[in-house]
Amino acid sequence: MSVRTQSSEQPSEGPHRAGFACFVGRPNAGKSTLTNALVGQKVAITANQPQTTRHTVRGIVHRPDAQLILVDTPGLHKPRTLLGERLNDVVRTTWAEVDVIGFCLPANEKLGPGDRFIAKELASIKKTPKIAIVTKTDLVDGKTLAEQLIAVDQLGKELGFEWAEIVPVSAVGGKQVELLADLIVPLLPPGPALYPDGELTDEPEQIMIAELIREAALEGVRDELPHSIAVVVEEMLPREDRPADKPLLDIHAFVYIERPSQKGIIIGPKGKRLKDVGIKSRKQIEALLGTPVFLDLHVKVAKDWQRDPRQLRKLGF
Ligand SMILES: Nc1nc2c(ncn2[C@@H]2O[C@H](COP(=O)(O)OP(=O)(O)OP(=O)(O)O)[C@@H](O)[C@H]2O)c(=O)[nH]1
Repeated sequence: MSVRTQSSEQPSEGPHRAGFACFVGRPNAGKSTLTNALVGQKVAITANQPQTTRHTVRGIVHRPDAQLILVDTPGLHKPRTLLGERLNDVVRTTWAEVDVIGFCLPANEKLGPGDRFIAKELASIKKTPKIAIVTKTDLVDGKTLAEQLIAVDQLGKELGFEWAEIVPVSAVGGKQVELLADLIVPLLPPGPALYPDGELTDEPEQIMIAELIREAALEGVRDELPHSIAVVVEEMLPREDRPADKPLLDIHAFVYIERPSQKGIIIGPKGKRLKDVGIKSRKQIEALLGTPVFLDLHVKVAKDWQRDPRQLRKLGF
């Protein structure tokens, strides 16, 4: 496999292209590993500057001929709660807005109900090209792989659509990863790079998290504090020294109120209310991100923030 580096200046044919792709698939399908392999570096959650996209950027593939922005969606799941339904709506919106969807299916596991559930949803997104990516090919022999490729092709046919491509890859073995990028790029619209070299952001995720906290903080006190609460996520960092199978994400957020007198309402007797707000929003954030979270909430007074343009900008309005 030829190795392309960020600085390699290869002459390119056709227009420069730039666009968005997302990888979907059930848990453990190999989405993160593939993203890391494509981007060529370990992608960590970073607190960064606001960006124009509403989606969570997982990684950016910079090439001389194209910029491929890999965005993330919360996992699609059988909705049991209103939040679950809302999250599924977020997923569908993302699917309809990206330029390419990559559906990851592990080569070493037979197609199951989880895959079918996602594929059915994919079938309803007519316009976006869908690439089937059969992952972890290093774990199976040729016969098993061939059977899986046929099964995947069949799955599309059953649901009434054709895959734009069916690509077997091994992210761990570094097989066909670059080919995958080569196949995605022509499906992106022509245009200049959308992000500076090396840029990563998780801002949209932070906005969603802030919104979940604000909703929980407003519950029951809307009459007393109708528009006085703003929430800012200051930092999101994976806790260091955690075993790989027990990650923990530290989230530090500020709940801003306008006047010191409102502090008591938010915090409640002996801090109980704020604690409940933390527990409630943490559960929702964990559902959103699919990872355990330690949520640290602080209440701060930003005097008359609604009338102060500087404060408003800081608070994301
Ligand atoms: N052998 C092999 N293992 C792989 C490959 N890609 C991923 N894996 C392994 O499969 C497991 C799941 O991979 P992830 O990339 O975390 O899968 P994911 O789809 O992002 O999982 P979720 O975050 O749960 O949705 C990990 O243990 C990976 O090391 C591959 O190409 N070959």
